[in-house]
Amino acid sequence: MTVSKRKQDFPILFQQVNDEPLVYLDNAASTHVPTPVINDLVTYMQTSHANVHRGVHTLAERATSQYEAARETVRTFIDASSVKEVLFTRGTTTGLNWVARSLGELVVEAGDKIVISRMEHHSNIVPWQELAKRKQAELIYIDLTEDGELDMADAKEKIVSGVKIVSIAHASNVLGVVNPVKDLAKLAHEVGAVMVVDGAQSTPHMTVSVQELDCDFYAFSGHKMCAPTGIGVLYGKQTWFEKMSPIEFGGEMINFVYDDYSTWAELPYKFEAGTPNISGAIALASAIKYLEEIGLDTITKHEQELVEYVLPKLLAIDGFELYGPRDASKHTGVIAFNIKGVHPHDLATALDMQGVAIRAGHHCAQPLLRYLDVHSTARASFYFYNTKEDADSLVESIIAAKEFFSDGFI
Ligand SMILES: Cc1ncc(COP(=O)(O)O)c(CNc2co[nH]c2=O)c1O
Repeated sequence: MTVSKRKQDFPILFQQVNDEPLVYLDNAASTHVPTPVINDLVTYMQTSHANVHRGVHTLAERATSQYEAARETVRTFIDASSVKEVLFTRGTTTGLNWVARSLGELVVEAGDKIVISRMEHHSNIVPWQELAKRKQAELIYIDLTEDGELDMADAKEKIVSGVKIVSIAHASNVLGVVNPVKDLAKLAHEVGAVMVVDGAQSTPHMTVSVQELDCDFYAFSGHKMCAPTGIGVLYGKQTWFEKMSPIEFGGEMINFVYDDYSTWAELPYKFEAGTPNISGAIALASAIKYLEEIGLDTITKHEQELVEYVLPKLLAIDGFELYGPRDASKHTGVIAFNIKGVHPHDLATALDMQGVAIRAGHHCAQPLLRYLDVHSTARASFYFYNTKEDADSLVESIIAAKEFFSDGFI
């Protein structure tokens, strides 16, 4: 089945919005869940649901084996060496917070440095701000080039002795750009620092091998890759997870509880306190299988072709301002832009009136927008189920909105 034929698996996309066919271009915020994944979730809930790990009855055994099979599916998807390195979380934000709290306590001392970049999402900024405050450490930002790419020369100058953690997005949810995290991991390890990767915008769009990247931690979210909200993954090298203390405490994560102290369960359960999101994990595994059936490289190619197709048409619009690279080969299908004289919220509202769903605002990247000297932007973000017709609708609706606002609209 061709990539865009996959759209048939998403009934939600075949609806009218404001009497116009929906054109959904907000995939960097959340993607949609295909029918096969919904069916797998329903089947689990209707045939196998029970609490995991401790029950001895048949349903508990069945739920446990499906939950742990989901973990194995995640392991192979990101090419981790062991399921002990795969934690289920609520999403990227939770994973990055766990690393900042637990690894931060372990490796960061007063006067140390933590390095992030100017293009990070708030979830890969604020946990590090809080760690730096707690530990009297310094938070340092790698600058960007004129094209909105990470400035690797600046990275080499800033990732030096005294840096303990480097945490960078594999791809930006605003600029779309893919960062050379393998090279950054090498720089980090050369100075004895730990490499953390925010994989929220990359994992849905490209093949990821955490072993090839040689990163120490990698976090991502299911809702950005055809799974429901509330489920995500934190990958960590086993050597680090063995050293790190749990962040949440209670059931599931203990071995023995005495009056005054407790002992912890083995990995990965040491970090999974309480009843996990069992159905979410099973749905995430189903989404991974769905994406693997299409092929992540096919998805990357399809999105880059869409960007190559639509960017020249957008850049030809008078007053169109692009933030991020023009080179589609460095893209994960995210286009942040403004139309001179039209507030992005007005633009997004006008596009919604034409059935086109885009995002407007700061995209949880206020430091990036300040760095770009812009208050807010519009953002169109593609996924494999978008088509060239969707891209044409984007262009046509922007032109119509521009005319509407420039014809003396009060
Ligand atoms: C690069 C990046 N990092 C972290 C997150 C946080 O993921 P969460 O924990 O699942 O929320 C997001 C979500 N990005 C967006 C969520 O809504 N609009 C967005 O651009 C993201 O794109």
